[in-house]
Amino acid sequence: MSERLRLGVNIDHVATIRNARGGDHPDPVRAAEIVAAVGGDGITAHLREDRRHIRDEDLARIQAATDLPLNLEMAATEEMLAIALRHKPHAACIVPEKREERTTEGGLDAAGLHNQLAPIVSRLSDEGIRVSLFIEASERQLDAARKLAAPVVEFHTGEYAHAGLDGDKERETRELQRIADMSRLARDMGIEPHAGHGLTYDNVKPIAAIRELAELNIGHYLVGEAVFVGLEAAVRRMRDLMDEARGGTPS
Ligand SMILES: CC(=O)[C@@H](O)[C@H](O)COP(=O)(O)O
Ligand SMILES: NCC(=O)COP(=O)(O)O
Repeated sequence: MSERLRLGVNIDHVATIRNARGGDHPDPVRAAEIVAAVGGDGITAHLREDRRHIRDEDLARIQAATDLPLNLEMAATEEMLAIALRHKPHAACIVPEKREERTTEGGLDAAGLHNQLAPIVSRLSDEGIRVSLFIEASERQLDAARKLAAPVVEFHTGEYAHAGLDGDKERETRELQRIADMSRLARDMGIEPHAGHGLTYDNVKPIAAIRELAELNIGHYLVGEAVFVGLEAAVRRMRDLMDEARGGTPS
């Protein structure tokens, strides 16, 4: 696997800060422009059903402001499907959503929700939108993604990240191994594996070293770091760490 590991930057939490005061500042569109200028490979934006960060009108503004591919994270609902079909992002990543959760706490149950997901995946695919499923790294979920003919899966790295924060080395190693094994299996199935959630400067390298992974989507930590060093520097540092993990491939 020799392809360059792409970095998609999730700009949701720029909008979280904006929305805290109800105005226009800081604008996630400006963040998208900075990501483009600094060599990011894509913009990820999650239009949550409760609109806690990204708003409907942000999507068109982001698409107009940069040529970077937009990865729209969305719940599997008719409302979100209609929005995706209207905006036609490069990719749509279907995520599980619970109204009261603090963040996306786990992967999508693609196996259990097959009948609900199948028409959504096919309508998005018919419009040329690359469908991704945000799943746990398990054989059952990968098999479900294959049955749904999803070309991409994104493995939820939250458990791996939490294990590291808890100082539980054994669990962290086990989670990492699971993501590595399932990335290989995904490639064997002809599915492109991505990963993301809870990734930081401290935990990104072992994930980035998994050569089957094609893309990482990282948001909350980068926006947090941007408060201290600026978004440009934060994205550059994450890019450098990813390149180092791949043996110093130039960015
Ligand atoms: C699906 C995912 O992991 C991200 O979109 C994340 O959900 C964004 O942040 P919040 O979970 O805080 O909305
Ligand atoms: N799909 C995961 C994602 O987009 C970013 O998650 P986080 O880095 O904000 O935790």
